[in-house]
Amino acid sequence: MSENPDLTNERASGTFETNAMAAVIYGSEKFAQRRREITEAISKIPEFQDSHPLVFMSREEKISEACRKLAVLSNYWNSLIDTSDEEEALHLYREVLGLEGHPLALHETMFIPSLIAQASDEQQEKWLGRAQRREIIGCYAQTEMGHGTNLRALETTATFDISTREFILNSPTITSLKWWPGALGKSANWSIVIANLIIKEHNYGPHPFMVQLRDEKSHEPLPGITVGDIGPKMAFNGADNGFLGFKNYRIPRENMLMRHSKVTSDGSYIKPPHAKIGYSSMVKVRSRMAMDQGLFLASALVIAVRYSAVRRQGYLEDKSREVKVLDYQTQQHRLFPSIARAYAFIFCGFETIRLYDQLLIDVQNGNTSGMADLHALTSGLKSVVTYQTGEGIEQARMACGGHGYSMASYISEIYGVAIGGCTYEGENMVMLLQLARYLVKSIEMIQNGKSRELGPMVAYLAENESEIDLNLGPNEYLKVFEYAARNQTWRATEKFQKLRNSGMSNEEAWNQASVELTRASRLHTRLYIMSTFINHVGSIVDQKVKGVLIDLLNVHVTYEVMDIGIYVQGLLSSNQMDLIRNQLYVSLETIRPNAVSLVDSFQISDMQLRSVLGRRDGNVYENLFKWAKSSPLNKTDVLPSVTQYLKPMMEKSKL
Ligand SMILES: CCCCCCC/C=C/C(=O)SCCNC(=O)CCNC(=O)[C@H](O)C(C)(C)COP(=O)(O)OP(=O)(O)OC[C@H]1O[C@@H](n2cnc3c(N)ncnc32)[C@H](O)[C@@H]1OP(=O)(O)O
Ligand SMILES: Cc1cc2nc3c(=O)[nH]c(=O)nc-3n(C[C@H](O)[C@H](O)[C@H](O)COP(=O)(O)OP(=O)(O)OC[C@H]3O[C@@H](n4cnc5c(N)ncnc54)[C@H](O)[C@@H]3O)c2cc1C
Repeated sequence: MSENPDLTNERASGTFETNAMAAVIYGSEKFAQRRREITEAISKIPEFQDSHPLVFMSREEKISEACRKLAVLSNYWNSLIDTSDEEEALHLYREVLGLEGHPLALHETMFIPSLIAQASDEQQEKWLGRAQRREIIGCYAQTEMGHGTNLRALETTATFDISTREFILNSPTITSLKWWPGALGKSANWSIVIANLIIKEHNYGPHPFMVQLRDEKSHEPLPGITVGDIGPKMAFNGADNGFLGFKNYRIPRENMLMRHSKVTSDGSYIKPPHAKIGYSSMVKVRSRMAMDQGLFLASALVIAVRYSAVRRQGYLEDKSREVKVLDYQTQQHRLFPSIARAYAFIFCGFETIRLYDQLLIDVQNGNTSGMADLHALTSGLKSVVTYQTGEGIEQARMACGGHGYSMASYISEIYGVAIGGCTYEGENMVMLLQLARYLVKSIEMIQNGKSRELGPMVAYLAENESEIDLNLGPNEYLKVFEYAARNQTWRATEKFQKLRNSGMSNEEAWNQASVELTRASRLHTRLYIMSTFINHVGSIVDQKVKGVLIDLLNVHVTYEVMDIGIYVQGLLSSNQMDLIRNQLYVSLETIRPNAVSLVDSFQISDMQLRSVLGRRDGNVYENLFKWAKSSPLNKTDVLPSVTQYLKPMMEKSKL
């Protein structure tokens, strides 16, 4: 079937090459090209197609379907991708497995990275190759039923038995059961388990251990291990998140991951070079989250923007034909700032992935000085990005009207998976407060005359307010944001200090200032996102692409400043606010002809999108009907439940 002419016209009105834009989005022409090649190669392998739409499947069917595809995938790894390239591998996973989870999700994102960051060279020799060849399937078991946030209260113990040189793992209470780890329930046969290290009755706190859970031949749980699936979730039901308990389960001393902390055979403990080095697997995932969430948001926007260009409803001036809903200003205001955010998140994502890779090298060389900075940055970023992604996806759903609520849009599944990110890898409020600790410390440095020692990301906290030029451009908007973040960070810190100085305990003063502190963290993070966006656009060479991204940047900066209006009342007059508001409306109009091309540039295939509304060819209505007809409920005209219950009920009513 040919392309819907409404989409053809939209694509013709684009002022740039989508391949050139994809090269900017994905960091290089080479990677953008590789993505296309991988997608093309996959489309020619019929076994990678869903056997029927995932949305009509039960959980068991979804998990089985994911396993079937993983088995097929194992025949193609080396021919489809450069297996040493993490981004290629993740693209392959997204294309083939989609976003509902699968048994290798944690293997790639946490199990292997934990081995790389935490295992000694000898341990890597023993396990890393096996993991990378997928001879074993691993997961990351940290969270317990009773504690996820407060790691110091985890209850699982690993007690060193000097006589046998083994650790004995135990789950002493119900609340100490590991609860939530992805792929633990039914798939993984090994796990990195975080347990309190106990030597001679001294608790050294949480440490990582390599633990075999299931027999490698029979896949049965090993004696001393209780393991299973935690049941259905809001989304992500292709994954078997699990529970795990230990009863006097023994592992060799060599199974404690010992790149940094060590226990010698006589039971001596050797401290790591940094107290939080064991938390690196979480920092790794957090450093990927701006990218991953940017892609979730992008997926929802591809669907909503394409659909809005083929959906016609109501009239503007021309009464002879209904208008595309994308032409309504409200629809543009709903969608375009999110397009800008998706671009901004992906740009930030590449930056934080690079920072993590650098930190990993530094730490392996004994330099842990960058850990606090990256922890603070990624804590704030994961929180802001997941929240705004959730908001943006929900707006995209509403922008699709009634059909957005149907699973045919697939937006609800994207939403359900994406907002899991507000919780996993540290609940958002908690992580905002981690960043706040760093911001408060920065203010204290300024108060103590140490402004010069501030890192580049917080140097603005020591600057004085400047007047804002009425001729507002991106760099002036950045100053507006700096003003807001600086002001809020000072106010929140001063509130905390005042409470503490009044005699309150440190903890209570912190608690009573915490809402203000989280506000400071959000503003600081949004400032970082904006500044990364501005710098990125500044570095683009292709002038057509750059021109459009400047337009998109204008949408971003004006929308963001309007959104934080309450924090800049002391800086901007109401005239200036009106000016910015009007600039935003002009920017929406400017970006309108490029809207479809901007979302096309994410180059997310129909196979990955799984959305009837978001089809690249725009042939929505005929496929919506086809999709509904394929619903299992439509296999028969009269359901057994009608025969069994409704008919007798109606018959009875007739008497
Ligand atoms: C596409 C779908 C894929 C789905 C995949 C989903 C996978 C999900 C996996 C998971 O969720 S795994 C489990 C993740 N769990 C968490 O993230 C737990 C969150 N909690 C924590 O990270 C910590 O407990 C805490 C909140 C950071 C607090 O830790 P702790 O009590 O030990 O420390 P504090 O006293 O609060 O702080 C002390 C000090 O340490 C600094 N710090 C904390 N973490 C780090 C770190 N990672 N790196 C460097 N420094 C760190 C912290 O800033 C404090 O510094 P000072 O202020 O004292 O200088
Ligand atoms: C989809 C998904 C996948 C997951 N995968 C894994 C996995 O593979 N491995 C794994 O180990 N775990 C996993 N988890 C668990 C996840 O990491 C935890 O649920 C998460 O860290 C939050 O911890 P919690 O559940 O204890 O929340 P809680 O800490 O109980 O949060 C409840 C509320 O208390 C508030 N709160 C808690 N502490 C504070 C504080 N100090 N200050 C202010 N407010 C506070 C929170 O803000 C929140 O509002 C997964 C979770 C999900 C949803």
